[in-house]
Amino acid sequence: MRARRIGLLGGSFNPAHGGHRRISLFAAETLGLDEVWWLVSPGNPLKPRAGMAPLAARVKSAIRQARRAPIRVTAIERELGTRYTVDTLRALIRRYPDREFVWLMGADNLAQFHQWKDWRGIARAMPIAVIARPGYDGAAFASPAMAWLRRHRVEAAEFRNRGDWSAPSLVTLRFDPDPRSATAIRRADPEWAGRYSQVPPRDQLTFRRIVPISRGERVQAP
Ligand SMILES: Nc1ncnc2c1ncn2[C@@H]1O[C@H](COP(=O)(O)OP(=O)(O)OP(=O)(O)O)[C@@H](O)[C@H]1O
Ligand SMILES: O=C(O)c1ccc[n+]([C@@H]2O[C@H](COP(=O)([O-])O)[C@@H](O)[C@H]2O)c1
Repeated sequence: MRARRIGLLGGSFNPAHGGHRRISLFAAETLGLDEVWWLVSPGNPLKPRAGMAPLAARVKSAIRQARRAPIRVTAIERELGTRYTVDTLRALIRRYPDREFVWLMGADNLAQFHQWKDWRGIARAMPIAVIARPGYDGAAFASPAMAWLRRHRVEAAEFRNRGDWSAPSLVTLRFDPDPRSATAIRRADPEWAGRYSQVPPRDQLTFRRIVPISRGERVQAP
């Protein structure tokens, strides 16, 4: 039987928005994923702490955006004590040896991927799929990381049909661009995080059960 295939979308989710949901569903369909896990980051090492809402509010916004979709929301980096993606991915591979993972990110992140800790180590740990994002595709394709990654490019259809996923592999996913961003939401609604201090009980329950999700798959998606 084929291993379950999981897409990992790490992010600040400050807050989560419909763009996250759409790119996740698109990647799941195009790459034949069983699930997408959203890794809500305790703190992106390259982003300032100022303006970053508390982790609980960001997780709750993610749970809301992920509802009724094959998306699991987790704050597993808090549990693992990892801050850098390379460390998180190695820990996940150790913890879930029976899964196959692909790292998902928008083109804005590929443009600055060469600034991440041991980015080649990330690319060797698992395949990467990059989703087009309005305004960033030019910079992503001209980026230092792309200069190294392009020799490992694989068409999405070929990648999907491969029996085993090997790394490094890079899949670039084009679809009609989604202009939504957390920056735009924060600008329009600076108080968004305050509303999540009064979330309905069901969401609070789900939030408390996030650690079990990451520990042992005992919890259904919200
Ligand atoms: N509209 C989008 N199109 C493609 N990728 C996206 C889009 N929105 C977010 N992403 C990707 O989702 C991941 C998490 O994004 P993040 O939580 O930082 O949201 P964001 O909208 O980029 O936030 P901000 O505007 O605060 O930088 C990143 O890999 C990012 O590139
Ligand atoms: O490991 C790094 O050096 C690194 C540097 C920048 C960003 N990241 C990760 O990239 C993901 C996307 O972050 P963000 O803030 O753009 O949503 C998130 O999981 C971050 O932890 C990781």
